[in-house]
Amino acid sequence: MTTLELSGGHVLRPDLTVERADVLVDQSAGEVLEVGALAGTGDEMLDCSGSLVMPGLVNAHGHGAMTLLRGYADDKPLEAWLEEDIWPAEAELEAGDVGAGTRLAAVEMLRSGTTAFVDMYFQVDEVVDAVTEAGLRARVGHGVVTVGKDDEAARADFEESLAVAERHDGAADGRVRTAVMPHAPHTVGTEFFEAFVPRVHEAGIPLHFHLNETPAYLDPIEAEYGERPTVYADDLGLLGEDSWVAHGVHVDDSEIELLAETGTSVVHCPASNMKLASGMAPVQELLDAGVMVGLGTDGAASNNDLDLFDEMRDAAMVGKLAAEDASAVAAPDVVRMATEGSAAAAGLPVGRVEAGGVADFAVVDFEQPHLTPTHDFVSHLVYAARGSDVRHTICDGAVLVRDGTVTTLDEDAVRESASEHATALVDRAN
Ligand SMILES: N[C@@H](CCSC[C@H]1O[C@@H](n2cnc3c(=O)[nH]cnc32)[C@H](O)[C@@H]1O)C(=O)O
Ligand SMILES: [Zn+2]
Repeated sequence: MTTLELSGGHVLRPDLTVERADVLVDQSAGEVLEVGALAGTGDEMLDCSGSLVMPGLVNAHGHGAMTLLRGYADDKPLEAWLEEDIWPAEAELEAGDVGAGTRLAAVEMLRSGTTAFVDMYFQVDEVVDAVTEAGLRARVGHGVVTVGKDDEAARADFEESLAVAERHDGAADGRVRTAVMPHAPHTVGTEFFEAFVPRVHEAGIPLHFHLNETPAYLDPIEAEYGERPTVYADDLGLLGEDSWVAHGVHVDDSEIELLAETGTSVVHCPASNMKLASGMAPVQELLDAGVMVGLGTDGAASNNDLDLFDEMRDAAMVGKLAAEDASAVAAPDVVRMATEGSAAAAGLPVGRVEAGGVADFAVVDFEQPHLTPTHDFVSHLVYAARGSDVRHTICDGAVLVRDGTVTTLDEDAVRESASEHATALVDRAN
């Protein structure tokens, strides 16, 4: 057994209190052995003085390789943005592009303290390779869209999602888990849900999809079935403890109730919702109803970064606006969303720094002008800290960022390759 000691820092405990403590990790098991006063007992030492050791952040909804389309099409609502810009560009995506874009996403997430993420995209073999190389943890899936496809192509897309989920679950020493990811209730035909969802359940695979992101998600389902999309999704077997949805912006009281009853988690993506003017999710109402709420960036083309510190601040701000109440979506609730909430939504065993827990951490440097004085660590994490304050990132007991530098991937090479792939992709699309 090789041990790693995170020494000299403060630690954010699961009850969100902060204490002066060291953390001892069994690197081979990727597990925390002890949190307390250790004084140099680790085989390897990582200096955390002046810093806070917190659970690694969990990005519970996104499309990693969309980093290639960052800044490609801005200032448009979701439907026009997808149909006029994003989908035509994605039609030209090749496997190598997805690998390059996901590596860039990995570097960006690691540098800003994210240790686990959820990815809904294409060419998932490439995504898995990038995750494996980066040392990250992820729940990945192939996104299914059947609108605009003939029956054969639609079925093939759903088959691919199932095959990918079965093929990759448990990869990278168990750091990679999978899900089947139909894009949304209105972009996948009813007959395909009916044919495939029972098979997904039989195989014991979780489900993840976009729900009620904009009013355009509601209209076609209300027109055809006379019910809200959440009810329609429940009829199709899409809700439950093993399901989590992204957005949940336009959900009425009965839908919130149904999400709570079925144990379906909601991943809030405030930056994407603001940028595309999709609306304000009723986050405080979801929390009050007992819905598990996580946090996600969505893709880098609708955010436009993958920094969960930004996302935490946005969640607090927009949550207050939505509730018209400054006490709504308070800092501790937001920190929980970005850690345990996201982890529970995505079914990953992370989100707490404790003995016996998984060794995934972000170490945040508090010796910064904008983090001075420190009346309250949790307040700073939400309202004042930035991803660039992350000093070290540790996943599964391995130090993936040390003093701001990624140890597993060559950052310059990753940036260069992503730029080349992005330029060639956009050339092909235009
Ligand atoms: N196999 C599918 C791929 C779906 S991947 C998931 C999709 O979600 C898209 N996407 C990204 N951000 C959002 C969002 O905010 N709402 C809805 N879709 C999004 C993304 O561009 C990608 O096309 C196909 O044949 O089209
Ligand atoms: Zn999305």
